Amino acid sequence: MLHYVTTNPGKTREAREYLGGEVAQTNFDYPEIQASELGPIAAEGARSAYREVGEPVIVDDAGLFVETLDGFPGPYSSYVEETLGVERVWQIGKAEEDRRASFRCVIAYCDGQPFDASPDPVDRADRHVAAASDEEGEGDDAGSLPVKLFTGRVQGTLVAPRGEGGFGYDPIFEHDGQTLAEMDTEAKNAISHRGRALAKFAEWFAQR
Ligand SMILES: O=P(O)(O)OP(=O)(O)OP(=O)(O)OC[C@H]1O[C@@H](n2cnc3c(O)ncnc32)[C@H](O)[C@@H]1O
Repeated sequence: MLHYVTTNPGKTREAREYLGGEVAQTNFDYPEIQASELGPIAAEGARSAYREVGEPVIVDDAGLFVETLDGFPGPYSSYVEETLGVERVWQIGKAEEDRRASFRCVIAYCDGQPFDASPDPVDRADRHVAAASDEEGEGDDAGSLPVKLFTGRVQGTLVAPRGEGGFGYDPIFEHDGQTLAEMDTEAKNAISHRGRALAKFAEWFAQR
């Protein structure tokens, strides 16, 4: 069984569209390392989750990156949502003329086994992220568990909160005239950071 290890039911709802009944939500709050990139956070999370669960796991680290604020809140999105809250992040963004932002997601898979090298260009891009995480000291030691990373990103604009769907920062992030909170799960997945990362993961996982 594949476990989506997360405390966030919104993430599993989105993952089910790609992985159906193949995925269980496993509610384990793995320790999140502090890093300036999502890749190493997701990779280390997947290793901790695999050690805990003992079966194949995916973990997903995501965040909102506001361009003119140098990517704030980025990897600190969860902390900032809990402390400032989404409405105040909008107030900060509102003061800026340039309100471009992106959502990014990195899915990390670990089943305790090493991965075959693959010539697929998507995989090459992901390996680059994995290598970057290793350079930062997240996985080069002899005993570290291999992790495979899948990335996704969507560009948009910060707007005043609208919509009841989705979760987290969805109400203040607009893509193509709609906030992600105004989209249903299928429509959000079709364009979202997580949808893109999940599509890459699901394709690779089905071929294993
Ligand atoms: O770590 P887990 O347990 O998976 O759950 P989490 O909600 O803390 O997950 P993240 O650390 O990946 O999330 C970082 C923050 O970004 C927000 N976030 C993540 N994905 C999002 C999405 O698709 N739309 C809106 N906000 C999102 C989320 O609400 C958090 O505040």
